[in-house]
Amino acid sequence: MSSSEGAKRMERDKLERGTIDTQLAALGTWFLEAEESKWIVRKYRFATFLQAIAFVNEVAQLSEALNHHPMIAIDYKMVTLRLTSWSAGGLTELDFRTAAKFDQAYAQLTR
Ligand SMILES: C[C@H](O)[C@H](O)[C@H]1CNC2=NC(N)=NC(=O)C2=N1
Repeated sequence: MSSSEGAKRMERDKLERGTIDTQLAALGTWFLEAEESKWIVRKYRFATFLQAIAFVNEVAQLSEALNHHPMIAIDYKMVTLRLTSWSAGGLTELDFRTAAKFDQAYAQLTR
């Protein structure tokens, strides 16, 4: 197995609660949805509805590129994203890498 295949497998391994808490602290923007440690969630606020929709389109592109897809709720000018790895039955490194990408996209669209 190549080292990149090895890294991919690890990235999709289910994380322990301690690692999840460390990753959440590193992001500083996402929260555990419930105590089961299965979903992380973030609400993004925008100045306009169309800005929110532009963000959702960017999230769609990033998700396809990463082959990792969030649950998306659009509530007028607020977008809620939820991430988990259903294949692993919990949260993985990939969820946190994806969350960081979404945060970057938000920072770019709102700066
Ligand atoms: C076959 C394909 O790789 C899987 O269905 C992918 C697609 N996108 C995904 N997205 C998320 N969030 N979790 C997954 O487990 C997942 N699995």
